[in-house]
Amino acid sequence: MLFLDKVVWITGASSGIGEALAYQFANQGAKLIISSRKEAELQRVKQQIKSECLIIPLDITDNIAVENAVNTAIDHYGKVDILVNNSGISQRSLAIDTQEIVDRKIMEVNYFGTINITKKILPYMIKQGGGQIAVISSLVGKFGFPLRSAYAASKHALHGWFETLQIELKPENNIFITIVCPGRINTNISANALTADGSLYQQMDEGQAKGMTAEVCAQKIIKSIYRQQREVYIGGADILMVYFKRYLPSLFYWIAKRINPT
Ligand SMILES: NC(=O)c1ccc[n+]([C@@H]2O[C@H](COP(=O)([O-])OP(=O)(O)OC[C@H]3O[C@@H](n4cnc5c(N)ncnc54)[C@H](O)[C@@H]3O)[C@@H](O)[C@H]2O)c1
Repeated sequence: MLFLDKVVWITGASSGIGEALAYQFANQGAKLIISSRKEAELQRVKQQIKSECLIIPLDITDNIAVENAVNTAIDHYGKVDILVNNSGISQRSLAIDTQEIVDRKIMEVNYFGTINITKKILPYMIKQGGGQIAVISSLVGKFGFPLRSAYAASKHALHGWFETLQIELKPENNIFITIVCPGRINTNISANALTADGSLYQQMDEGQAKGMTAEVCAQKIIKSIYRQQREVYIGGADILMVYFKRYLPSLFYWIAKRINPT
């Protein structure tokens, strides 16, 4: 019971990693808030959770909806101990082909939506004397990757923002941030990804299908939050690319140009 009676709010909890996180936090004694745009899917998730679980349907890009959601969460539980910023959309299109509206949409969901909800919950965490914030970035938040230009940019942006926030927060705020960078995880992220014109890609990538299960990924995320790790990489050999980029950039570019991005 690592999170007994902790109030944990997971965005993007209607599928994939967010759904797996909801079950595992509940098993560890947490009281949940689960959000995403898909209320029926959130109901399905809630039915499988035995502990207290509040559904707050939310489009993370809707500023007023985010404000109302934070008020609803605080009215219901009086606090939020842990916010897990998991909502996100991916991309499958070349940078040169991608319409500007698609670049902006991906930034809206992955970056602006995430920082917006975080900024709205922070004053409550400061007032209550502490809290934790996890943000699900990606290994592609550490290096560029083909067909993911806007996605990689949005995840890189999260690192800049959350690292700065962690530095700005005072020790007495007692707020700890964990940035999680998964590699390929077997979820519907590729099917839900946007193509150059904004339509859905609607395909399960081969690489995605061979990825780690959402359940194992969620276990590792939960451990990293419990241990208050600042930045964590989750995956297989793909993690090596982080270190190649840092220490052997020529090798990184050589591999990245030859890698199958789907
Ligand atoms: N699957 C992977 O290989 C992988 C790798 C690295 C990082 N990630 C990240 O993990 C997170 C979860 O992705 P997943 O793999 O579970 O995919 P997924 O498509 O199953 O889940 C994405 C979730 O975000 C929600 N969402 C999308 N747009 C939203 C919006 N505007 N408002 C609110 N919710 C919204 C969806 O409803 C869904 O619940 C994402 O941030 C993704 O970038 C995934």
